[in-house]
Amino acid sequence: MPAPPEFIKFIDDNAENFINRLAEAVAIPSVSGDAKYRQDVFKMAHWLNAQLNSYGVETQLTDLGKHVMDGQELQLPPAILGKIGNNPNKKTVLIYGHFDVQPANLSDGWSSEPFVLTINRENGQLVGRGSTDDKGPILGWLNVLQYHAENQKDLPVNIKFCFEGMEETGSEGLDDLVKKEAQSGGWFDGVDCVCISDNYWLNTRTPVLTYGLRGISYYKIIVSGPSWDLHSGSFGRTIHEPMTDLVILMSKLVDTKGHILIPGVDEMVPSAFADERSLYEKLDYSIEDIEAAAGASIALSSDKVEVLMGRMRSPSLSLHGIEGAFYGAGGKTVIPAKVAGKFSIRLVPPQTPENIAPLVNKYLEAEFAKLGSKNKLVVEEVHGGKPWLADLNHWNFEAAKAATRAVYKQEPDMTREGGSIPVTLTFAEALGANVVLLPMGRGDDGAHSTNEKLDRSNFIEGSKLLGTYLYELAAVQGKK
Ligand SMILES: NCC(=O)N[C@@H](Cc1c[nH]cn1)C(=O)O
Ligand SMILES: [Zn+2]
Ligand SMILES: [Zn+2]
Repeated sequence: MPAPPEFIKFIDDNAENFINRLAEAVAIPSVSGDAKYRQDVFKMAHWLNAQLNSYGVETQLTDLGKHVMDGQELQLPPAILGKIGNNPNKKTVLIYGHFDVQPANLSDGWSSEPFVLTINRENGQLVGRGSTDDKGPILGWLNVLQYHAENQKDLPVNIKFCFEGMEETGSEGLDDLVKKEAQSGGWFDGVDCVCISDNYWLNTRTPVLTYGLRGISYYKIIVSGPSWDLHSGSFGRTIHEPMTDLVILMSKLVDTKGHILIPGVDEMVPSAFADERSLYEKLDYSIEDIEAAAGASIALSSDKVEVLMGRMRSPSLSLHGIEGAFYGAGGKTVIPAKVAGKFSIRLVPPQTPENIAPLVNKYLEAEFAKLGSKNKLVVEEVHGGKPWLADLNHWNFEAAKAATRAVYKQEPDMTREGGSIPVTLTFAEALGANVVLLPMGRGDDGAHSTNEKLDRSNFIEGSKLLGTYLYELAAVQGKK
């Protein structure tokens, strides 16, 4: 069942209003990983909740309790559970998205204020933090709801929503909520399938459907020694320096070709099966695509399959930063007293945060012991999420494929994503339902980066895609 032509026209006719709404959402700096923005994450939850209510979605703001972040106890932002439609003859889809964003400061190298949506009329780019990750896609669903509400049209399927405000910081509290609401009589009772729009095409031209995500284990290694920062002239070569120890430890985690140096981690992953390369060979992707998205000619290999396998079916370890280190302008001659190095490992099956942790701890402790340092080492696992793989022959994927063909007149590529959405596996397991990832944005959107953008055409065509998917879902042969 194709989407009605009036729906497609409505999306086109209202494009400017939709962009204005995206600007409103981007203007709320809902950064979940920084305590000083916590009130804004709440504000964003209430903004989104009001939008959903205005289109007839019944909602419940669910308190997820408290957590400790950087030594501070904070209230977690609420999850928004929503539902619209209750027709037993229709399928029920659960839609997930997140309304929190990664940190962003103009001084990181943005060309415009990150929390002001800047519209480039020449190339159609909508630049702002959260534009593609994940406010644009969430607003895509609102655009679909708006058409049905304003035109008194019934939705083709029943919809349940689950929107959270902690995805970028480990989805704290959400797993337990999903497991509870998946039970008989719970909010998610009766869900037939799940759709998440929170990842990206591989390139800038070919839509994709995604059937896999890497998991994540995020670590902090804290090295401390002196009771306060010291003068490097007075104390240099007289004490064990925490930063020296930390930098040596961090240099032992990964090599320049991306191999993980923690014994047992890379080895846990089975080698590619005989014909596996052909899966990657046929994806519309080139070394130029990754280098254009990275803004430099720095791919680890000139073999596209190797690069794709590195992103999709291998684990990776990235070093993110050092807290407590001197980083300002000028030449401050200080020995920092306490430094915390941050790194994460992206996980693929059969790796999990639980089976990786002993390997990480044992290795770091052994390497630290080799330094003969009198400083103190603490290894902290900050948050984690398991990897996920779906059955891509499911009717949920058929519906997403049909929608892609209808809107983009193209066959989507089938991809595994290098990033992580920790709750995906929980949905699949707790609900026993198939999950499809149906991204809106392009591979060069710069999620988590400076100058994050969503192309206007991806926002508008992507809104059509999400709505069309609902109609195809209603029509596809499957459960119900
Ligand atoms: N769009 C999904 C996404 O960006 N997910 C984050 C999740 C995460 C986990 N820890 C911190 N963030 C990702 O980095 O993959
Ligand atoms: Zn996201
Ligand atoms: Zn993200």
